[in-house]
Amino acid sequence: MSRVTLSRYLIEQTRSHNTPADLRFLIEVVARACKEISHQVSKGALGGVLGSLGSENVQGEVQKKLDVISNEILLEANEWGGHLAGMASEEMDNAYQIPGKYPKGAYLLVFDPLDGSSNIDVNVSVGTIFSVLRCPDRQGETGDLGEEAFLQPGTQQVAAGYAIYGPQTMLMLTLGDGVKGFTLDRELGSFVLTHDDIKVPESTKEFAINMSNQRHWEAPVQRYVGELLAGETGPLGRNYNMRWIASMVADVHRILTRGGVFMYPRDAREPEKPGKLRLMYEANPMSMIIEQAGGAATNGQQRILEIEPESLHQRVAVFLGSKEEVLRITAYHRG
Ligand SMILES: O=P(O)(O)OC[C@H]1O[C@](O)(COP(=O)(O)O)[C@@H](O)[C@@H]1O
Ligand SMILES: [Mg+2]
Ligand SMILES: [Mg+2]
Repeated sequence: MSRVTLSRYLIEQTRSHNTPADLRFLIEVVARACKEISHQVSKGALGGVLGSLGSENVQGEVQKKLDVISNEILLEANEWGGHLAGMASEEMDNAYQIPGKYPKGAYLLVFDPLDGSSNIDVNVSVGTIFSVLRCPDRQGETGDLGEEAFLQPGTQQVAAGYAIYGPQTMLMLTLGDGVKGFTLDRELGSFVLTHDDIKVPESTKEFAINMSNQRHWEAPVQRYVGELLAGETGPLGRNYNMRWIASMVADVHRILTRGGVFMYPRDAREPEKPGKLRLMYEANPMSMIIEQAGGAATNGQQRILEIEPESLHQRVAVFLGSKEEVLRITAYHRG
């Protein structure tokens, strides 16, 4: 059987689904950067890449060396491709405009360069999450590309994906027509299509939540998780299993592979923050992937993809995965 590489798949998409050539090149460049990040991550203590820097990002989180290295790899790889007008990242306070006359390229790239970075030093899976938006058409203007250009709801994403750096490095991708999974063949140096047409099972017996926050949750989440824990003695009438990797990439990857429900609710620790995860570069791309695989993603009240963003680093509550469970917890929120 001949192998379908990511490049071959993208060429096919250009031919048969009219995927624009510049979007194809953009995905290729992101994939190349992910290969480089995978290489850096795999060096671990041998490469001197573990541990923290003395710095914090815009959200006050301590930056790991690999957070910054991964951010630079993505910036450098994408800066000169000509397909992008700008980039925004978890690790940068402000949007980054590609130097030159605006608008340079047709797209905007938003990313979490290294997700789950608290897990790097303990050798647990981490990943890169990315989202591609169209740059609003402002032909002729030469002004700065501001944050507003990025503030588009997730329904406007033209592509989304993540790379997971685990026992295997994989790239999961959607161009809005289902989800494909590619595994990095290190001998070939290419991502090879290994998971065609990924589907999230509609029902599940597995949930993922950071239980240590239980006392801070709101009533609908208390009720729902209480019912899961009650198992066959409770109203749901069956036993559930729990997993929490604390890398969104790894938790979502498990759900794409065998189903499940992932939750990071808002809670009372910091009432002004509507959750921990970031809308633009965590929740939106993951929600597009999950929906494209037949699952659902809400903030408890509405589809995550329909939220109108107000700022680049905005946070959001996240419930995503197998449809039946996401709809149940959303119904509990709506009362
Ligand atoms: O520390 P907690 O509460 O378990 O949170 C884990 C969550 O935080 C994150 O690590 C945040 O991502 P970053 O590492 O990119 O900041 C998610 O990947 C994960 O789901
Ligand atoms: Mg993250
Ligand atoms: Mg991160």
